[in-house]
Amino acid sequence: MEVKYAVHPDDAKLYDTQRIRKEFHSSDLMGEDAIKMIYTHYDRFIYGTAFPKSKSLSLPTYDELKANYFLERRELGIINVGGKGTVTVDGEVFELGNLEALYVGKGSKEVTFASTDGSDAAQFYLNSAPAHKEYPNKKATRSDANIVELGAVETSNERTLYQYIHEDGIQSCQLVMGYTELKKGSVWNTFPPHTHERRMEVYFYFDIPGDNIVMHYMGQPQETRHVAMKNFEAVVSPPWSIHSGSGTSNYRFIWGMAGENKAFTDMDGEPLQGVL
Ligand SMILES: O=C[C@H](O)[C@@H](O)CC(=O)C(=O)O
Ligand SMILES: [Zn+2]
Repeated sequence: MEVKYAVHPDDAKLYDTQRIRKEFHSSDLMGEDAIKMIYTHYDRFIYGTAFPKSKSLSLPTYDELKANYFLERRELGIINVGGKGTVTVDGEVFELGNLEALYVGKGSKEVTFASTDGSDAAQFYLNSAPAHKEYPNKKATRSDANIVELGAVETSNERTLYQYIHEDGIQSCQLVMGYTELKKGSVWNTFPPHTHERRMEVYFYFDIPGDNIVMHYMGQPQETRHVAMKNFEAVVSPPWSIHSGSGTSNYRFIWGMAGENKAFTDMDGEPLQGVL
């Protein structure tokens, strides 16, 4: 696995574009017939993908984990951003359509990813955090998600949050996961921005149409930087950083968090006029 170490905000503000991208950003995440994983030292959160196009893929264990199998001491959240597929957990088959989610609990030994039709292959986005207790494996469709409507068309940030793994939804040790969908004509996510010192977060942008991009903003609220995001790219938000973006079109993104608590409302909102 690629390993991303944690960064002090006083150091981060000295970084140029390439260093910012090295420490916080991932491109080429979705690789055909590959599982790609990035290990971060923010709450030991792992993010990655499984893209089984012409064959099924088994979740391996990694040297970094010193574990007999990937989920020996971890839990896993999965959202399918591609065509129909299956995730098989110790023999139990879960069918996941586009934008459907699965939680896989600690102790699950064999996790296998497959596509139903290779010409419209499944593309699984994965988040994993250390876990100390087993919670049941559980699938969720879009209609199972808790829906939060935020923003307004007048401020170009009208969007819908689909919360899958969260305090009042699918239970987990510390993983919180879901996605946000921008309405047509809306381009700003997570604006006004916030920090949450008690949780780290990773954003994975997808369904960015054509050549459009999203400018993602990170950094302490008075020391912000931009990170240009293309489709299927991810950006890590340290607990001291805002995480917000504005696109040249609407788009979707998956957010995944882990840390001290799972409370969605535990956010320190940053007044717009205070951001530099
Ligand atoms: O802590 C919460 C996360 O940053 C996201 O859920 C916010 C988000 O998707 C949005 O406002 O558009
Ligand atoms: Zn957040």
